[in-house]
Order: sequence, then structure tokens, then C-alpha cells
Amino acid sequence: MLKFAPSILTADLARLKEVVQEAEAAGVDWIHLDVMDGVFVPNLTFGPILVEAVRRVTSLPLDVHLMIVNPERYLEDFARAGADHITVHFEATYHPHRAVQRVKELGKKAGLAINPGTPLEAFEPLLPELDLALLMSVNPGFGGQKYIPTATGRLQRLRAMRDQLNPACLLVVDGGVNRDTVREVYQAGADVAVAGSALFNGRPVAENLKALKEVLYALGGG
Ligand SMILES: O=C(CO)[C@H](O)[C@H](O)COP(=O)(O)O
Repeated sequence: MLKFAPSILTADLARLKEVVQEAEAAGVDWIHLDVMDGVFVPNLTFGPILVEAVRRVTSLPLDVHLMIVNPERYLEDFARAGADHITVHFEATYHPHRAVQRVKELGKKAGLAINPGTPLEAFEPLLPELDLALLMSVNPGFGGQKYIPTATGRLQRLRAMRDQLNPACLLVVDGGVNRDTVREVYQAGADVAVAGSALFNGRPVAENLKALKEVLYALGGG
């Protein structure tokens, strides 16, 4: 069963509580929060204050994706704000291993993410300690981008690496997942799909989620 983690990046943030609760009622698995600093990625979003606000309106796991340089500086703040999972980017820190260890010391699930241009081997030394391995299937920074087709082969190879080194680590794909690409990412071995514009787009989340799941049911694998 592929899990779905809607990214609030494309939601109507003036209705934050309603949209998060709508997603929860629709049956999504996690809420994904994209934290951007305008340095690591060319966009700015929000920090721990918003994570804390979301924490107060849902009991779903909060999956915080830090697209910020030197994420070590803020791990405690996001943990205190109520994040359940904290994912840092391999490219954004000199010390990805130290950052992952710190997330675990804080009692949270630790994730490592890589960009589309980063070799998959970046995961290898850290995989045995990861709870989540997040593969970007768009260049990070914006919702609503097109899925990069080379992500599929990378997912397949990462799945094999994961199965060998740490089967308990969840494989997360992020970017451009929609009705046209969800089959591909599921068949390539993803455990969790982050989806922004396919789930938060002005139409009811339940309808959007159903449409994605129908593609998977048709395979007999949803
Ligand atoms: O990390 C992200 C962008 O950096 C977003 O989570 C991702 O792009 C989801 O949005 P969409 O499903 O619309 O592509």
C-alpha cells in the first residue's frame, strides 16, 4: 500500500486548519511540511511556528522536510514544534551523518533527502541509520513542477539499496506525483508519495486522493 503525504505547499494557507483536517478526514497518512530558506532553494516558506500550528489541529504524523542550509541549527526547534519526522538534505550540510544522529537523539524519525542531480550513492553510508530516504523527483523549491523521468530508475536502484541495507527505512518520493506518475513511482518501489498539487488544488482532497488510489487499485496494489 502506497502511503500519501500531502504537502501543504500548494494548499490555501488562509484555511490551514480546515485543509489539514480535510486531508486527515480524507485518509492521508502524513502531513508533509516544506520548510524553505531562500538559500538552499529559491523560495521561502515557513518555520517552526507553522509546524506548531499544524501540530495543534491534527494527530497525523508531521513529516518536516528541511530545505535549508545547515539544518543542524534548527533541529531542536522543529522537534519542539511537534515534528514527528525530520528530513535534512544531503547537499545542505557538511555533516549529514551528524544531523541524522541529532534528529534521532531528539526522539524523532530521521530522514535524508537528495536532489535530482545528486548521485544515489550519497545514501549508502547513512542508510542503515535512516528511518526515511527521500528522493526528489523535481528540483526542490516549488510545488506544481513536472516529474523528472529519470527519478523512476533512481527509485528502483534506491529500492534495491534500501532492501539490502535497511528494509525498515521508508522510501519517499517527492515532486510531480499525480495521476499520470503515481503508477510509475509505486511500481518503482516507493513506500510514500509526497503530493502537493495533486491533492491540494481547490478540489476536495478526498476526491483527489481517491483518483490517485484508483490508479493503484487498478494494478491490484493500492
Ligand atoms: O518539496 C517540494 C518542493 O520542493 C514539494 O513537496 C513537492 O514539489 C510537492 O509538490 P507537487 O506534488 O505539486 O510537485
